[in-house]
This record gives sequence, structure tokens and C-alpha cells, in this order.
Amino acid sequence: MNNRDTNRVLIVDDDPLFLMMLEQFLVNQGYAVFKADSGVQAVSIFKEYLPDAVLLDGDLPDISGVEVCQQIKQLPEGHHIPVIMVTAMNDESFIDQSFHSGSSDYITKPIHWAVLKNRLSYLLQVKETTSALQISEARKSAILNSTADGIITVSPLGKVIDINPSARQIFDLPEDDTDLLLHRYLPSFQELLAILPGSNNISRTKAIRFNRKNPEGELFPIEVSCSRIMHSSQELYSLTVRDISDRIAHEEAMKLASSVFNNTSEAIVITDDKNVIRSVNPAFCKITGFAEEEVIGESPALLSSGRHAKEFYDQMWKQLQTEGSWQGEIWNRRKSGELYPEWLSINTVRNSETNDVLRYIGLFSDITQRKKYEEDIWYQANYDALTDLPNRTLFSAKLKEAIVRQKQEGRPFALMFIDLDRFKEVNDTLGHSYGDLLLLEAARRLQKIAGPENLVARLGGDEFTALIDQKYTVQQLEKIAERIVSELRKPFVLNGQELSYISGSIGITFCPGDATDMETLLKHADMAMYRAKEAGRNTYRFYTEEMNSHALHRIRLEEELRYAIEHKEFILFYQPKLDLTSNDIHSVEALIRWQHRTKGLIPPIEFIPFAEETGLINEIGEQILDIACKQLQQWQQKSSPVEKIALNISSCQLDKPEQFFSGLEDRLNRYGLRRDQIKLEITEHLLMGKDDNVIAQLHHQRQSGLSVAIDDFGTGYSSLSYLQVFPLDELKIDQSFIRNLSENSKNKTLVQAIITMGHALNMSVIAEGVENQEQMDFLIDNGCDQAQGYLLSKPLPAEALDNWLADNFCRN
Ligand SMILES: Nc1nc2c(ncn2[C@@H]2O[C@H](COP(=O)(O)O[C@H]3[C@@H](O)[C@H](n4cnc5c(=O)[nH]c(N)nc54)O[C@@H]3COP(=O)(O)O)[C@@H](O)[C@H]2O)c(=O)[nH]1
Repeated sequence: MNNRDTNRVLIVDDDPLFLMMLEQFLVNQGYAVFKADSGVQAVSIFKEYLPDAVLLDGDLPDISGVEVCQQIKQLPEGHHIPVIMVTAMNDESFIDQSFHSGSSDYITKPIHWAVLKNRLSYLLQVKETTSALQISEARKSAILNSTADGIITVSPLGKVIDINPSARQIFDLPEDDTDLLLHRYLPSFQELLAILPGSNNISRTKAIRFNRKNPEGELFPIEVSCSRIMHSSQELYSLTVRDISDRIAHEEAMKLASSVFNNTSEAIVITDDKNVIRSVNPAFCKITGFAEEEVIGESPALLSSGRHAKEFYDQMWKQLQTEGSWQGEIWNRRKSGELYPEWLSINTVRNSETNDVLRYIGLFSDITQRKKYEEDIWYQANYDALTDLPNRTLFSAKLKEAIVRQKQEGRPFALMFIDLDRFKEVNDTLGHSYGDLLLLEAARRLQKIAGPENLVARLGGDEFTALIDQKYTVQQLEKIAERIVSELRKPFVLNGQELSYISGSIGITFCPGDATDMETLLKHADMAMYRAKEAGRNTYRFYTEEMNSHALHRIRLEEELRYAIEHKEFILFYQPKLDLTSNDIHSVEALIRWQHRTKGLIPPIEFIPFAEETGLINEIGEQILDIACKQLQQWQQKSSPVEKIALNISSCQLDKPEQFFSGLEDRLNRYGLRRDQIKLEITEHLLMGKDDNVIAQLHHQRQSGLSVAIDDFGTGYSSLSYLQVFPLDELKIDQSFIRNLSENSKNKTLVQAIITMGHALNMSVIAEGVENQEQMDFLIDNGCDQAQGYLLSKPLPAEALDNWLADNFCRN
């Protein structure tokens, strides 16, 4: 129906009388009438008043009725308006032209008023119906075009009758493809029809899920439902197709979230804006011991341990308000009353529009085990596994703290370095298990003396430290050091075996008196401890400035020795050994000198002990061996009487005997020498500390020609039993016995006894340090085999020795 109550009709005719009659008739029929007497006026009135129908004279004075009709029909508002041609012309061509121009009907003049009434009424009804249909179509089309669901109308055989853009998109169909068969892209279409309930009545299937492939070949889910529609007795089907990827993804996300919520080992508690618990997950119940129903509606404060002050919670809430989240370690209480630590993260969920708090989500895990594990790790990293004493790491931290405290509070402290004397011997002779027992017992004794107020630590090996952090006077510290020395000197009974040779050497330094930084304090304590060792062990030393310069000297000496090795600054002097039976010289002792680039000739006593201590003697020994063998080769080549060289060997040169003897072998081969041209002079001390392997090697070497002399005899252990055990050829009486021969009759007896004993053991005996004829005579009278000393010659460079030999022992 028209919105207006009255239909409006435009009548067009150039005959005023007819126009009047027509108006009269139409008004009587209840129409509103507009009149025009020309074609131009008719078009103009139409545009202005948009009538519902037009009665148009075919023969107008200006433009023809057919043209007026065409113009009206071309207007957007005129397209669907019925135009009835009212004309006296009724020839076929005019009728054709009228209908082609868009007129809906025509009536011939003279008018049959009843026909006009009914035709006009009918055409207006048709116009109304068409208009309503068009609106409905437009609406339907708008809906179909705008809906996200795909809607397809198909015949029972699957021919697509209608398809909306969304369906085209879902099935990836081009716009212009109109000849579509549904089963090509929805093969299971017939399944849907089969499950449609009923037959004739309008019915709809439940949505069935299918998978589609997108242009990239990936599957995506669609949901299709089908309804039967009857159209002009024809059965059609309307399919609603929906891409449910998002919905499925959302469902899966929800499922996942729910699964995480229920299965995670982390407790989750959700509270509302008033912090009332709304939801908890199973992990929450497991950790806290509360059932869900016991906590819903409660405040999380029911878990409160009471271990945190109010300020702690105030700060937490403040951060939640300002930053929206908080996390940290917190102690809570289980239902059982047990306190436990947890790592808690709280996040605020707000309404995105109003920003009001909706929920607080708390996630926490019980970190009891983790804390325990961390404590274990910390303990392992900071304590010595054997003695349970703080280790170097913890000791360093405590020392740093003590230094800071000293600076802040002015509180002085003392640092002690304690080293067990002869610990290595226990390890080497009794094994590491005894070494461990010794350390354990030493640690126990040290801790007992230091007491709980001072820190005792084990830095490693047999090195202990004590941080004496109390206010002690020097005298009190001395007392502590004396007690430590005395306790460590007491016998250690390990596995029933008593060790009474262990003792301790202690170095003590003060902060701030000696130094105020960790490195220097440690260095000072270490130096002082070495001084205690040098002083004969089993004692203590306080650090002094002089020790520092001593240490500096050692550092410089080491640097210089390395330089000397690199630049081959070592030379050999040779001291002849006189054969007292034949009065001939056949062998010499090689004695090292350091030809320093600025300091001149340096005697061995100034660097050999240090080279032994630092291990540099091995490299020096290698060079000496080479020089001596080369020299012997030269003497051999010029038929010198010197056939044999004695070399002084330090203990550590035989630490790796295979290496040493293979070096010797190399030199002998290189310089064409025999083993029996080399004599090794070793000390009693060297033999005492060596293991069976070294002794076996010496035996082996001796059997293949090398000879071994025991040097400085009488100054060391002088245990006669080892003279039988060890592979020795020569016994060298220490020069201290020879030096005092004349004044001291005891020495005479001793020298006589040594000569007798040496011979009894099949050893050749040589006396060193022979400086006068009286000494020489005594030795000759008592059957000594060889003599060496300043009386004959001081140690000389090779060339000087050659001259000396030529002067004194010329064979011609
Ligand atoms: N490992 C090595 N040690 C070596 C080497 N060369 C020497 N040394 C050891 O250094 C110590 C000192 O040696 P040195 O200053 O050469 O003194 C020797 C002689 O010069 C000295 N001597 C010899 N006769 C007399 C004498 O009549 N009077 C007197 N006052 N001194 C004399 O005695 C030293 C010989 O010592 P010894 O080895 O006991 O025969 C010294 O201990 C050397 O061992 C080396 O290459 N490697």
C-alpha cells in the first residue's frame, strides 16, 4: 500500500473538456488528480509530484505521448509507475510503440469509464505489489549480501540457484561463475539431504561439520545446515554455510585454558574486585590443603602466614593498583598450619571500557623444594665437602664483609694463613684417605680454637685460614697462634696409626694495620706463613714490611731467571778431582754460574734454591747437561785427561725420572759419549723423598754404566741403612768435616769412619773442600780415594782448567 491515503493520478491531454471530464471521474473515484495539457508540462508535473499513475494522451501538441512515456520511464521514480495510454489511435503500430515506450496498458477514446476504473485500479494494485516485492527483494538481497554466513539455494540435484557473496568466498568461487553444481565443492551435500527430517514441510537439519581447503591448501572447518523450501510446488534447498575456524579456535583456546587451569601444577586463585575468592584450581587445593568449597567466598588472607608485616601487603596492593601486577616470594600457611614459601604472581583484569577491576588472578607455586635445592647448591658452592668448613668462595665473601665493616665501624681484624707441615708426605706415603682424615682432624682442632665467633675456612689442599674478627690485642693473637701451633703439633691418630711429625705454620696479618684490601691481606698472610715455614715450620710469623721486599725480590728473581734460561746465560765452571792413588786428574765436577748481563757472575747459592723451589731447575738442568756433555766431547776430541764429569742433580729433576734419563741419553748420543763418563751427584735428602720408581731407575742406569755419588755426606739424615739400599758408587765427605779437620779431633775420627764405611760398602770415597796440605795428608794417610778443593784448584772455566791441567799435569 501507498503511504498516502489517496492514490494520485496525473492526467495529460490537450483537450480541456476531456481533461475536465476525466478529472471529474477520477476525483469521484477517490483519486487525487494532477493535470497537464502538454507533454513537457506532464514530465515537469511528474517530477514535482511523483504521482502513482499516469493517464496519457497519445497525441499531444508538443511531444508525442510515446515520448512522454519514455521520459517518465527513464526517471528513477517513474520506472515502476503505471502509464496508461488514452488515445483515439488504435492502429497496431501505435499500440506497439506505446508498449515499447513502457506504458502498462492503453484505453481508447471514447472512454469506457468502467474499463478505465478497473484497469486503473488493477494497475495501481500491481504497482503496489511489485513495489512491495521489490522492497522485500532488496531487503533479502541486502541481508544475503551482508551476512557472514554463506547462503545457497539449490535444486535437489545440486544445481545452485542462488548463492550469496559469503558462500562464494567460503567455497572460493569467482563472482561470474553462475553455472554451479554444489556437489563439486561440497561432495557430502547428499548426506545433508538424506538426514533432512520430514518430507514436505519446511524442516531444517542440524548443522553438520565439514572440512574445506583454502586456496593455500590448508583445511578449515565449515558448518552446513540445510532446510527444505517449497517454491511453486518445486522442492528446493537452502543451505547455510558457516566458516567456523574462529569459533573452533576460540573453543579450543577455551578448552586449553580449562585444561591448563585444571591440570597445571601451579595453583590458580581468581578473586573478584573485592578480593573474594571466586575460583580455584585443583593445584591450589593440593598445595594449600583447602577444598574448593572451603575457600570460595573467602579472602585469600585465610592463607596468611603472619610472617609478613602489614607494609608488605600494603606495598603489594599499591603496586597492583598502579602497575596491574605484582610478583614475589611470599610465605603462606597450609590448612594443616604448616608454613611454606611460594612464588606468587598476581595480575589485575580490568574492564576494557570502564577500566574497573573485574578480577585478580593469582598464580603461585610451592617453592619449598626449590628453596631447599637452592640452599643445597649454595652450601655446596660455599662449603668444603670434606671438612664442612667454609671454602674459598665463602671465605672471600666474609673477608670482603669484614673489610667493609672495618671501614664503616673502624673494627680491626686479623687474618691467619695456616698450612700443615709435611702434609704432602702423608698423602704420598699413606695415601689420600689418610690425608683426608688428617685434614678433617686438623679442621676440627682449628675450629675448636677459633670458636664460633671467628671464621675458619679451608682454601684447598692443606691451606686453612682464620678470620679473627674480634677485638684482640697482639698478645692475645699470639696466644691463639701458639695454641694452634701447639694443637697441630700434637700427634694425629688416623685409623689407629699415630703421626707425630705433623705441625702447622701460620702467617698473620692485620687489617687495617698491614693492608685494607683483600688481595693484599691475602698476600701478606701468605708471605708471613712462608716465613714461618722458612723459620723451620711449626711456628707463626706476623707480617712485616721486610717480608714484602723479600717477596718483591723473589718476583724479580723469577723474572730474571726466566730471562736467563731464554737467553742461555748459564755457564759451567769445572773443579778437578784428584785421584789420590795415581795422583792424576781424570774427572771434574761441573759447577754452575750465572753470567748475568749486568750483575756479572752470580754463584749458584743465590739462585739454585729458588730455581728448585719454582721448578725452573728442570730447564736450567737441561741446559747444563748439554753444556757439560758438549765440553766433555771437546776434551775427548783434544785428548784431555778429563774423561768424566760429575753433575749436581736437584731433587725435583728426578721427579720425572724417565724424562730426565731420556734427556741424558739424547745428549750422550748427540756428543758421542759413554754412560760411564757421567757421574750424578745427588744428596741424601734427594734419596729420602723419592719413590721406588726413582730408585729402580737409578739402579737401572747404574747397571748400564752411569755412576752415582752421594754428595754432602754427613750433613743430612746420615742413615747408614740407605747406603746399602741405594745404588751408589761414590761417597763425598762434606767439606764441613774437612774444614775442621785440624782443630777438631772428633771430625778426624768421623772422616776416618766414613772412609772405612765407604770402602766396606764398595764405594769410592772423595773429600771436598780440601784447602791445605795438612788436610790432604790426613786424607792420603787414611786411604781416601780422591780429593777436591781449593788446594788443588778453585772451579775454573773450561779453558782455564785446560791451562791449569797443562801447567800441573802435563803428561810429557
Ligand atoms: N743442582 C745443581 N746444583 C749446583 C750446580 N752447580 C752447583 N750447584 C750447587 O750449588 C752449591 C754451591 O756451589 P758452588 O758455589 O759452586 O760451590 C762449590 C765449590 O765451589 C765449593 N768448593 C769446592 N772446593 C772448595 C774449597 O776448598 N773450599 C770452599 N770453601 N769451597 C769449595 O763447594 C761447592 C761444591 O759443592 P758440592 O756440590 O757439594 O760438591 C753446591 O751445593 C752445589 O751442589 C748445578 O749445576 N746444579
